[in-house]
Amino acid sequence: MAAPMLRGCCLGRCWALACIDSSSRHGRGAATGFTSSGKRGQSFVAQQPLLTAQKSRKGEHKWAAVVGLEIHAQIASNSKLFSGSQVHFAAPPNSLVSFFDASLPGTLPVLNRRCVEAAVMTGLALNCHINKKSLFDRKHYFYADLPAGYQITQQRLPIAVNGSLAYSVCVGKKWRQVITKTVRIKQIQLEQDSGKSLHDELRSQTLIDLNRAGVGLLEVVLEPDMSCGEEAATAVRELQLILQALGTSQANMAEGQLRVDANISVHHPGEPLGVRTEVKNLNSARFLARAIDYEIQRQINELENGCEILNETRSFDYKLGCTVPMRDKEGKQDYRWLLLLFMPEPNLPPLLLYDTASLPAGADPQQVINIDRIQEQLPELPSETREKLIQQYGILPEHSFALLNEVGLLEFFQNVIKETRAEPKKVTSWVLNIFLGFLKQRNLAVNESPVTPSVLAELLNLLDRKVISSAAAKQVFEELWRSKGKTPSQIVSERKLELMQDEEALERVCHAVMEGHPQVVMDTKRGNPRAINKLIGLVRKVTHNRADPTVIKEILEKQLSS
Ligand SMILES: Nc1ncnc2c1ncn2[C@@H]1O[C@H](COP(=O)(O)OP(=O)(O)OP(=O)(O)O)[C@@H](O)[C@H]1O
Ligand SMILES: [Mg+2]
Ligand SMILES: [Mg+2]
Repeated sequence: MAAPMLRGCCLGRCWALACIDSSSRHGRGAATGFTSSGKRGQSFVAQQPLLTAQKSRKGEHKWAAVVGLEIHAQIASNSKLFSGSQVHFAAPPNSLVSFFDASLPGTLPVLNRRCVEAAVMTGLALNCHINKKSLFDRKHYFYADLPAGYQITQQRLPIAVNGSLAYSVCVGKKWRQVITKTVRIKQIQLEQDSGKSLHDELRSQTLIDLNRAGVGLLEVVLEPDMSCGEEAATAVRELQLILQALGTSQANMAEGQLRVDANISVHHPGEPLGVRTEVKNLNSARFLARAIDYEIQRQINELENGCEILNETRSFDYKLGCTVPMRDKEGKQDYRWLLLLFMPEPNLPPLLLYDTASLPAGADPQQVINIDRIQEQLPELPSETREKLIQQYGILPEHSFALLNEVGLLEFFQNVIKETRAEPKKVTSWVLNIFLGFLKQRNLAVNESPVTPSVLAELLNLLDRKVISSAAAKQVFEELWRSKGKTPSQIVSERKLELMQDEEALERVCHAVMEGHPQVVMDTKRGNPRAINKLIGLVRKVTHNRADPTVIKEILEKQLSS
């Protein structure tokens, strides 16, 4: 059997870290937030401890929720899966369409090597077994944005199977404890994306844009191992980070490069799994979590009211916060015509991959793909990066998550570390609390910040050398934000923020403060622990934050005991 011709293409550059939507981190359990017809709070979902589950009352059934995801990731490639058309987000409609993408008779698919390599790399990173032989199939359905009347996918023998995805959830007091969970990966298949239907409500017409038709997708099918929206959203975020670290997908959910179908069912523990519904096309982690939790509760209420769950596809109405049955082509999941639905793709021979041991002698490296070579090129994965950060800098696990969760933040942090003598923990606290706080307040990305890593490093050096107090450092940081181009040292000298080095002068200030506040001095002498802090605060105020609190304390204690 001959391997299909491979069309070479350069790798897309996409090394940015994911911008993670953390708003569902504190997502509530499936038992809350239900808004449809059923009565609220009558039944209970057997859930992971991280979720707020209501306690079951005597005589009531417990429900277990089951969630399985199908995740579609657009492959980062310059051209489409089977044609040479370019891939660009937001290009003018129908400007990136080849004859093959428009299904003109006589056109044939030519497999894009880059897409195959991306699938193998993703499979290896997700601990999958890579099938050395995989097959392409046609999946038939009729819809205006699918000109061929079928999608080329891998139904019978996909490129990668039996993997796993580990993801971590933060639990406990202040989310300090990190628990790692694993979801099994059933398969990863290569397939084509469809075109887009653009509905023009004004003129009551639907227009078709085929720019997306034929773009390479990786469908990652997860086993039904999860049990709530929070878990699903966290697993998807981890996958997003992995794809971005690999460079196999930009995985930007807002741009539709990562879309999730959530399959949901409920059952009584110990009994067979329930009938699933499928909520299609979720493109935000927050909506994914909300849709799943809503759907779990809807199903429980339906069943408790004596109704049946239909094996149907639904969509999430994010404005109303509920799922509704779909009315279009996806609405019917009635595969009575299963045999007609799929057939082998006659124009694509089996896809054959090799490892170093099985590589035919004298094979043209442009025409074969060596799995071992790809394995060697696997970059560091997010879980490894986090582990390294914890080991290298002694930072807390949740801080390692936070550093990876914002695009460009890890790089920023590492550049600051390179240029400062301040402790890594100090740098972490400044980057995560102060720097990130400023960015969020102003709705800016890391690369839009007027404060560069070198500038922050210089500021932290001033703090480390005790040239300024931490309160003054915060003032300088605010000023840096306003006056781009100024250095921390300039601001410090302009505003006279240097710490007082003249100990005698400081002694005089401490003495004056004590004289002016005899009651506080009395309280301190009687052993009131708060009173000394009050005195320190007063001295700091008088010195406009220019005195080192530790030195003030030493002087005060000396004067109090004399
Ligand atoms: N009882 C169940 N409850 C929840 N999820 C389930 C259940 N049974 C299967 N699943 C999940 O449903 C998904 C099935 O995906 P798969 O791609 O195999 O089939 P499909 O949804 O029928 O096909 P299509 O790709 O056309 O949507 C998997 O993610 C799986 O984990
Ligand atoms: Mg599927
Ligand atoms: Mg499905």
